Amino acid sequence: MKLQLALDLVNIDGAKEIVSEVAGFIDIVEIGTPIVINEGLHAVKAMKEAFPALTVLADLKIMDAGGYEVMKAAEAGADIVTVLGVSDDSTIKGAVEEAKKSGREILVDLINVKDIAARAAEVDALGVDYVCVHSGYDHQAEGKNSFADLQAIKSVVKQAKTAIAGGIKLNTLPEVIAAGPDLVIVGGGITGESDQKAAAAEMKRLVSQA
Ligand SMILES: O=C(CO)[C@H](O)[C@H](O)COP(=O)(O)O
Repeated sequence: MKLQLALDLVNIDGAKEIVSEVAGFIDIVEIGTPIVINEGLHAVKAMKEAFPALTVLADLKIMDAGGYEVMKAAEAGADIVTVLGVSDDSTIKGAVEEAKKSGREILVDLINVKDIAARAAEVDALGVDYVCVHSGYDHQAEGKNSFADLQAIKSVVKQAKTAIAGGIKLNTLPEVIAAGPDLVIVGGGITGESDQKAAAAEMKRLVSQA
């Protein structure tokens, strides 16, 4: 089981500062959607240049023009790019095709998908690398999480790795781990802690045992 740090509410320098503290405890660093909106794909490039050994995920949440947008993210140095599960199959196919050309990976984010199990099975069959259940900030504000969704997709996803994101904290991590995802994505559960290094280290310890 791997740990991904999601960086959302910082600029490029802030992102690099956090990663320099916790790089030893994470497998993947995510340049979150808000950073890409504020700073563009330069943020992905800057992170990859600063930490070439780390796997960098660009959370573009692609909804259209999958091939083109994955190509631009790959040019910036992204190893993994996100595409929305609510997008058309042709968008996901285009993204997968483009990613394969340069050895990159596609994570499909099922945020706001209504029939989670059905869509998970469909995108799995399209050859994506990760299928991710996700309660975004707006759902988290309503007290929702994706723990049940993770269990729902685990039985239908056959070839891709499974992932979960959205409001995961140290106290909820054991419940997440018990559901057996391949990848746990944590943002505020690390960045919002006063001792980010200690939080990342403890999370890494727990996911590594699974
Ligand atoms: O993609 C996101 C929001 O759309 C976040 O990166 C994801 O939810 C992880 O962050 P957190 O653990 O703070 O919820």
